[in-house]
Amino acid sequence: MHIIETRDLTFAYPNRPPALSGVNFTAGRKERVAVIGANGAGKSTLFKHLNGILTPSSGEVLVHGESVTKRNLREVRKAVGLVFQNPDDQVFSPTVEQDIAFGPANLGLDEETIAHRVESAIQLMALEDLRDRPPHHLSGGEKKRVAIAGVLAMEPQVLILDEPTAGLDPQGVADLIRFVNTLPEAFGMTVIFSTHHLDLVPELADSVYVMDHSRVVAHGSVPAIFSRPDLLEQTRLDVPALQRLMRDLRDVGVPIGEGYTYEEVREAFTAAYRGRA
Ligand SMILES: Nc1ncnc2c1ncn2[C@@H]1O[C@H](COP(=O)(O)OP(=O)(O)OP(=O)(O)O)[C@@H](O)[C@H]1O
Repeated sequence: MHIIETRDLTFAYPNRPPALSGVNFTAGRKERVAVIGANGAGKSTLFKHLNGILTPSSGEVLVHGESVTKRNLREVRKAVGLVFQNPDDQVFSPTVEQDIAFGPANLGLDEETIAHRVESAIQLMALEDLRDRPPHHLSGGEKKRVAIAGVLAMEPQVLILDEPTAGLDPQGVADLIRFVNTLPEAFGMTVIFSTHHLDLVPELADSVYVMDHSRVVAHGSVPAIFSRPDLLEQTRLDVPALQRLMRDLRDVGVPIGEGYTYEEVREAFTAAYRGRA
């Protein structure tokens, strides 16, 4: 059984054409799933359905095989945590520490458990120095880390990150990649994220959904999706620079093998160089 699934999910905002049309989406336990697509493709709208913020016009969302309804919304929100694209929509308490405690307190946990979870989240997101600061006075990247910590403190089984690297500096991006990649093994978490930085996808995902104009137009492994530059270009997405370089070199006869993550590409280049020497 998939931990989260949508079946024929269709949704339109009032007086607007559909933002989601017949979307079938699944994610398994501990899976890392990327959702990519140009501006307005429907990624955020899909994410808001996965934890019941939006209700489908038709079709359904299932969590642990159970259809999401008003009745089980509380359980769904506990299982599926969503970090919004804009952290200003998510951070509002007087201090960072109180902000992170808000979610676990809402789950009705006891004081000791809340304090423990807040402490863990502060450490995981390296927020020790910011804990007493008002979140609305933090930089965009700092706010993003607070928003992620607040959702982590709820210990969801599924963590959804809408554009997690937007606004982060290069070190912040590298830290986030390392951190997110520990979540499936360390906490059994499923991670679903969207990004416009396609070079991050191989580093962070097992499978990829491509959305275009409210629809899922492709779904597959990183190699299956990234070996289709026509698909990426048609959907107004950029083929990552490393993939373009490998393709161009192959076109002129350089025998370079497959590779998607930075490490894989480095190995492919090294092997090609050794083969030549
Ligand atoms: N609150 C809203 N009211 C009306 N229309 C909306 C609302 N939010 C989004 N839309 C529309 O729904 C469609 C899908 O938007 P959505 O935010 O899901 O796209 P996205 O893929 O997340 O885009 P981006 O990459 O820009 O974040 C767009 O046409 C958008 O204009």
